[in-house]
Amino acid sequence: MQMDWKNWRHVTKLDPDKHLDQAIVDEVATSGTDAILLSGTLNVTRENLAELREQVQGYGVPLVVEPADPSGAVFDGVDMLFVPSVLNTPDARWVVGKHQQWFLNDPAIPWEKVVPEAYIVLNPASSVGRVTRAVCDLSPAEVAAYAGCAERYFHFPIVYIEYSGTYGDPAIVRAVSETVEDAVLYYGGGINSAERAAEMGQYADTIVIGNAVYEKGVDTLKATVKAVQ
Ligand SMILES: CC(C)=CCC/C(C)=C/CC/C(C)=C/CC/C(C)=C/COP(=O)(O)OP(=O)(O)O
Ligand SMILES: O=P(O)(O)OC[C@@H](O)CO
Ligand SMILES: [Mg+2]
Repeated sequence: MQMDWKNWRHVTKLDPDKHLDQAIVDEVATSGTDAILLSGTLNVTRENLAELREQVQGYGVPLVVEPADPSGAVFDGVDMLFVPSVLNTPDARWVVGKHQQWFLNDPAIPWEKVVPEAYIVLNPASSVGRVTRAVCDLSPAEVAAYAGCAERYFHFPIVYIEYSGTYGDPAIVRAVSETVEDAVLYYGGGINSAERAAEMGQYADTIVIGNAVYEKGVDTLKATVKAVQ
């Protein structure tokens, strides 16, 4: 079942490897965010993913799992799966290798629930940057070329500019927004204020807030929702 995910402006990314009290989860789920992404690079297990899913269920907010590995491709209790392919990595495992293994080993993937994401990872210090050894020192034009290729050649429905853990260069996100037409442009990384949400929300169709929920709290999250809704 694919809901109207293409119209989401604000998505909150919760890490199964980090705990939130139910009272906080309740405020996140009722913050006005358009969807909750259950996602992390390190230490995501079936148990902590199930625990987080239990916490966020029942609010009527769309739930999406974003796996870092085929073992994390768990559909039960969620609406959709957003699956990354990292384009700016020298290691083909993160582009298509893991995906081929997933297809090989899982005979019943509900493809109608799967949305592929063309990830361009631009923070070498993030877990995803380290794990994928992404090539991050790229000019706006070089990043935009990955994005244009993702849309025009590979036909990815989402292009995701990923600065996870640090605030990115608006000039790069603007260059990508001027290149991408039909794919939905996601931006995530270091958004911890209404100002930053508004700035990247000028260029990205959808902004993703993760660390700020844990580091600055739900009032900040709500300010980022108001800035783009
Ligand atoms: C084929 C299937 C089903 C899965 C593989 C999917 C791939 C190739 C994932 C590679 C990119 C990746 C590891 C994504 C995980 C989600 C993500 C980008 C998490 C970002 O959070 P962190 O990088 O952990 O942030 P911190 O550095 O703050 O922990
Ligand atoms: O945690 P932050 O820096 O908000 O980044 C959000 C998301 O892009 C991480 O995958
Ligand atoms: Mg992490």
